[in-house]
Amino acid sequence: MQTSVIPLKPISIVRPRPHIFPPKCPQFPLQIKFYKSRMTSVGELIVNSQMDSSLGGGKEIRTLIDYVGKGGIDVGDDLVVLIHHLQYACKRIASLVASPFNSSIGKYVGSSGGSRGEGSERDKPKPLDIVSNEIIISSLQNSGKVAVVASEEDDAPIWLTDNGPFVVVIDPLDGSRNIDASIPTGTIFGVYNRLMEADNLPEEEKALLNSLQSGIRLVAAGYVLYSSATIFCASFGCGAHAFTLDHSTGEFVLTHPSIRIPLRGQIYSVNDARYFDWPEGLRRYIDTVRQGKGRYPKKYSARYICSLVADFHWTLMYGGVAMNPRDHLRLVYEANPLSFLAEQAGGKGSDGRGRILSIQPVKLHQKLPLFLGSPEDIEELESYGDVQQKVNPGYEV
Ligand SMILES: O=P(O)(O)OC[C@H]1O[C@](O)(COP(=O)(O)O)[C@@H](O)[C@@H]1O
Repeated sequence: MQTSVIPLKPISIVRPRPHIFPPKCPQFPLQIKFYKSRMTSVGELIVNSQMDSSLGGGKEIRTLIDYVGKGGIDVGDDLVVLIHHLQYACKRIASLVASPFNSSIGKYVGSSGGSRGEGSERDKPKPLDIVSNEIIISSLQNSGKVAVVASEEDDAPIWLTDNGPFVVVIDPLDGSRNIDASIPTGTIFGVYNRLMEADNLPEEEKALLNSLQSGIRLVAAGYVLYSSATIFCASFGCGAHAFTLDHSTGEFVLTHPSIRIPLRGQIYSVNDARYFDWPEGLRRYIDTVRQGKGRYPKKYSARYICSLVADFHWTLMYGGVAMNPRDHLRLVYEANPLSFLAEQAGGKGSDGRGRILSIQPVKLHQKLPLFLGSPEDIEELESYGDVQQKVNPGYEV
């Protein structure tokens, strides 16, 4: 992969901005109407929407679009349009990854296409990565709301339209090398405001500058998990909420309002075949918690799917730590969006030393160690000091 590095001038345009957006956050549960279901007989699922009597009157939030719209947190028409197009693209990807014909896509795309050409065979994009990237970029372009999109699959950010108010960073299909085994995969995204102060710079320069905003400036971020259910989990600065695709209506319906990650979990998620490449601190941490000798006196269990969105989703639901201690995952379109979401759910995103969202990116495809999870687990892990894996030989599988 070529790296896109444009020397960044010391500029005043990257002003700190409050990361809570929009400023008014309704408390959940407030006026949520979410689906409750009952199975009446094998194969027959009746879905009723029932108003929780404690919620009082008011508008009903049932779907992702209800939530972001005027009856929900009202993120503004421009962002609603963007999200509408993004969710459409993700539904298309969901049906692609589940399609019996997805293995034939390689014939049309070419098995070595795409532009992250550097690195080992395992790092090369798969046909579905390329198709997913095209689906997302064309949807974002059609929205008319995106000035620039920076994707894992492209060497440099793509300038779409001058007056698009937003910048999108995206990993279109993470975990795609698991596809042939039908293991869960996911899309990760982050949305920033366009830096209007950079409008007069040359296109290539302003595209990169807009894409290299630090995570504290995110206005929205999330992931879409393609698994037994397709789940759109997102935050617009008002907590983290998950919406599950209802195939009967084609809508993402609110199923997990106001997700709170447990303060502490009992699970770690890591590729521990790398144990002998780990630094001393990380080995001690893992050895300690799996023997039940850490601050939480219970023996931890391990879970590792090797698909970032799935490993993170699991951790968000049950607590603990999901980690990749080597320089492998990308700051801009993987670590930042997931850290934003972790924080919005009461968790933490760390590089092993400090907060991910405070890091100023300097390269589009910048890699770093990533630790996401319950606040008490991340604090305990960081206390071991030496947890970043510096030995990174590259691995074949
Ligand atoms: O080989 P490792 O270090 O376990 O890395 C696994 C991670 O790599 C990923 O497959 C992402 O890699 P790519 O961004 O190169 O596709 C994640 O989904 C997963 O968490």
